[in-house]
Amino acid sequence: MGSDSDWPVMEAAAKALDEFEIAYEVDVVSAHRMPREMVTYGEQAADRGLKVIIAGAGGAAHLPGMLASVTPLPVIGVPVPLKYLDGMDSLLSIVQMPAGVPVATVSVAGARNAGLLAARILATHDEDLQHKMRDFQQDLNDQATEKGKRLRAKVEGSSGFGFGK
Ligand SMILES: Nc1c(C(=O)O)ncn1[C@@H]1O[C@H](COP(=O)(O)O)[C@@H](O)[C@H]1O
Repeated sequence: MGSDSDWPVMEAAAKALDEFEIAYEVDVVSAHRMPREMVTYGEQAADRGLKVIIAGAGGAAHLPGMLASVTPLPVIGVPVPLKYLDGMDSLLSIVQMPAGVPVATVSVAGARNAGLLAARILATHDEDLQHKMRDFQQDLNDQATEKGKRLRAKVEGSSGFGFGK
């Protein structure tokens, strides 16, 4: 991430990776404030064995795109909302990449989805992980079904009126 101040948002990506027991590292690598280190980090990432980079930054968020320009790895960008502009600035900075340099951009503050997307990318070459992802998706499905059931019971219970009555 561009700063340790991004951690409260980015922590959700780490938690998602924890849930899938995926090893990760966390670091501050700012394109603006430490450009040489950022280039070195990006250039060495694949050789160090990293498979996916999740890059979160706020404001003029150039970090994800700059990393994508120096690594062959997939880069997932997380727009971090700051005090002004509600993250629109970081969203647009990250999402509008020139052709040839892709960054998979998630929603503003969408760090959890960034972690889940990284898990899916890794799962393409890992059957166990793909299995876990299917279980996770089934859980989501069950939870949503349960919510619908509860809501129907509540509304139909209070109005005494519903289809099939
Ligand atoms: N967008 C970038 C980059 C970059 O893109 O290289 N480096 C830092 N930042 C962002 O500046 C914001 C404020 O940082 P501070 O809280 O350290 O002042 C953070 O959201 C960070 O990601």
